[in-house]
Amino acid sequence: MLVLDRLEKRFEGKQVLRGLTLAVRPGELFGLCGANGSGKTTVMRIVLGVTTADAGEVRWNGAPMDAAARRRIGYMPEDRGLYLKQRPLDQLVYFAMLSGVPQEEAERRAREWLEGLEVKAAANDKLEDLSLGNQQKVQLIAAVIHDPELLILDEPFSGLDLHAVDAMVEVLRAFAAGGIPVLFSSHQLDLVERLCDRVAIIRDGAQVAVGTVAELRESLQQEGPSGWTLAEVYRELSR
Ligand SMILES: Nc1ncnc2c1ncn2[C@@H]1O[C@H](COP(=O)(O)OP(=O)(O)OP(=O)(O)O)[C@@H](O)[C@H]1O
Repeated sequence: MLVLDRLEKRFEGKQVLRGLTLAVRPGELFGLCGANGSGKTTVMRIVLGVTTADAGEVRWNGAPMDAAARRRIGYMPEDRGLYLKQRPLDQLVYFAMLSGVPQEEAERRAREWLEGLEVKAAANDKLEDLSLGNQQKVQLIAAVIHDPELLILDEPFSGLDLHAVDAMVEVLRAFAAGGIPVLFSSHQLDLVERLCDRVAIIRDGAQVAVGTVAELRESLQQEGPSGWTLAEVYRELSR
């Protein structure tokens, strides 16, 4: 289980996280929702160890998150991070090997993933020659090729068509079904509602609400919200 315990973060005098606390359980698809600048990426970067919290703690399976545990995380950053000028296969093999997968196995996995996700690319295509959807699939493969124990994805669905969204959803569901906690952020609340077991809504770096979509609806304690979509609940809760 991933636990974020009372995280605080300040950038240049500006308080970005204010005691943010949440837990992502094994096998759970957990959606992080919040307006631009509410702190979602900062939370992920703290879990990854890219930036440090001023206070609070990240725990993984009961112990403080350390470098060894971080190597077992699969991360898809918002700015993606693969090289546009290189061939997808080469990059995937490279990333897998960085995480300790032997070369032959890395090549086998990379080919299998590319085929499985139907990434259409000619042998010498660079990443930039692929459609946006196919590029994003390659980014996803880079995050999962080392068989992570925890998956963290920053806006994995942005810019994707329905077909690519479905492919992405299928992969995330398969990891969750295997007991992996999956934490992702998204502004696409219809997708979050369709996909997530639980959702956290954050505003100004603090948690406003957490639970299943049904629980969030109930928390409004108003007449008639039973048919509300997550988008409607979100609007109400983040006022
Ligand atoms: N390295 C940094 N230096 C200074 N300020 C930063 C830094 N990283 C983030 N911030 C600020 O922290 C706040 C939260 O940013 P963050 O990227 O975590 O939000 P977000 O919820 O992921 O937003 P978005 O939905 O736009 O991706 C913003 O005001 C941002 O400008």
